[in-house]
Amino acid sequence: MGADATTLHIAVHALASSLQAQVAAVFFVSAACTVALALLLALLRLRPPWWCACPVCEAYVTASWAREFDNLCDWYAHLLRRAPGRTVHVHVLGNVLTANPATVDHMLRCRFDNYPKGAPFSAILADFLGRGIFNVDGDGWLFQRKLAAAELASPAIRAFAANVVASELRCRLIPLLRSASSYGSERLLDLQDVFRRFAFDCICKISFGLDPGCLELSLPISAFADAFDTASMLSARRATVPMHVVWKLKRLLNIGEERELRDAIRLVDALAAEVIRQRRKLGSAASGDDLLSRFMGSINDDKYLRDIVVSFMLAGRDTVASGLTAFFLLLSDHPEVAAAIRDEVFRVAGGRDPTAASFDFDKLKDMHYVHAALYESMRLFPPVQFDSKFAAGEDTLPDGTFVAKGTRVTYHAYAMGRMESLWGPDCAVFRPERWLSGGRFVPESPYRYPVFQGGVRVCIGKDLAIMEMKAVIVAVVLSFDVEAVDRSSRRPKFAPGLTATFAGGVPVRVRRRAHCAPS
Ligand code: HEM
Repeated sequence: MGADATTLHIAVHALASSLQAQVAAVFFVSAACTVALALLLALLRLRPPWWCACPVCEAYVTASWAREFDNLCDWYAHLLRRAPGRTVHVHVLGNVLTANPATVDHMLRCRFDNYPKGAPFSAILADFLGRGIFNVDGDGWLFQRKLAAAELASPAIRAFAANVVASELRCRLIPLLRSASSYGSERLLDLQDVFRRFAFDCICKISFGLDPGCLELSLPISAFADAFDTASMLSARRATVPMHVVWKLKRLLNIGEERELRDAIRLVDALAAEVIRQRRKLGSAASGDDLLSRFMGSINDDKYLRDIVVSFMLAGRDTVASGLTAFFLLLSDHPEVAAAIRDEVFRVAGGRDPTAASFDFDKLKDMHYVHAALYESMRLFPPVQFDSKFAAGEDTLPDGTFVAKGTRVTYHAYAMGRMESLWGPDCAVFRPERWLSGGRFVPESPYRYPVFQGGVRVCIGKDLAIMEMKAVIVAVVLSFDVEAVDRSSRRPKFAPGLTATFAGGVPVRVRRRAHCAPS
């Protein structure tokens, strides 16, 4: 090693050591301050302002709820069922949870202006989502909402999305299931993983016009999908850290998960920037019906374009995968529902083969039973289990609960789907017929069933999501029997994240049906 290189090596080493020393010092000082504060408060027999000894807060802080319940959402559902106004205040979290339709209507529609997403939520997702629709309030949100709602309602985008889903089904999902079934009963598939890959391919093509090919038979996972997963998982994990200053400090020092998050976001950014650059270079020759091409007509700022499209990918990927996974998990225990689906599909298809490439996606609209079965499964397993807003000013909820400025208010779709007071004594039973009247699907109020939210910020991808999920259900149920093999998946455990994910996946055995005919 030459003299210059040695000097450089020593300098780099010294710099690294000094950085490590600084990191250690910051942690030491913050730990010492916390201990000193706790001791001081104990000496003065004072409680910190966030402390609360009520039974709910105590059970939360000591995690004693976990002795009786598999998931936090199950415990919340239990508490909300028993609460007189169907509203519970978890003081230590500064969070008011509700399962009361009148309160949901109040926050999402009547007093929408008082319940924005708020700064605490935006801060958590800002690095990943930037100024995308999902993460902003006010004029920035309204501009994107108008633009996106118009695009998603346009016949061109709808037809494009239907083609994307049809081709992903025909060329990838069905061949993959066929291949899994041909190995006999030994070969298990993680259905959740398969649907995550399927939904990622679809939403990438719809949003960017880009095919990541996650569902190819060899099952490679693209670097982009991997980075996207890491970025959304680590962003969601920020919300689970009790003191936000912890992740903020880690981000400042670029260490641990925050460093991983930064690297993942860099990769997503690089790919998005490259796609946008290529598209700009090719000009009108490259414009298609994907969302990016459509938005490019109205927006010149490339970073803003990236934020908008990435928000769409986040909104439309895991939600669809989660909805489909839960659907087939329930169907595995309900062969009578699968049989009723087959009957309806053949009736609506009028004798034509519904699995054929030429199958008309418009026919999906006439499949009321399939629609009802999908809504019923999302009642029990909503892909977005809960959603929070932050009160801009003080307020009183319809059930009389006082809400101080800055309080987090959360509607709990998972708990609401399991309330006897809302769905009757058989609320725990998977029964698609509850959504039908005279054979037709009858929708519920979105404030009683806020699976797609409701009010001013209701999901704008709802129709697209339903088309995609119904198309998968029809194609898979006609050609295969899907059996969930793990008995414990009947009492699933959820992994923490922005959307409901089954911890450990959902292993299934797939059998090809002898012929695609009604049962
Ligand atoms: C089963 C599938 C889906 C479910 C259950 C679902 C549910 C939701 C929920 C609960 C929200 C409100 C989130 C919040 O404000 O924090 C939302 C918003 C949104 N969803 Fe969906 N979604 C689904 C699929 C999709 C798809 C496929 C797309 C896009 C193609 C999409 C695009 C959006 C967008 C852009 C928003 C933000 C709307 C706004 O803030 O004005 N969603 N969705």
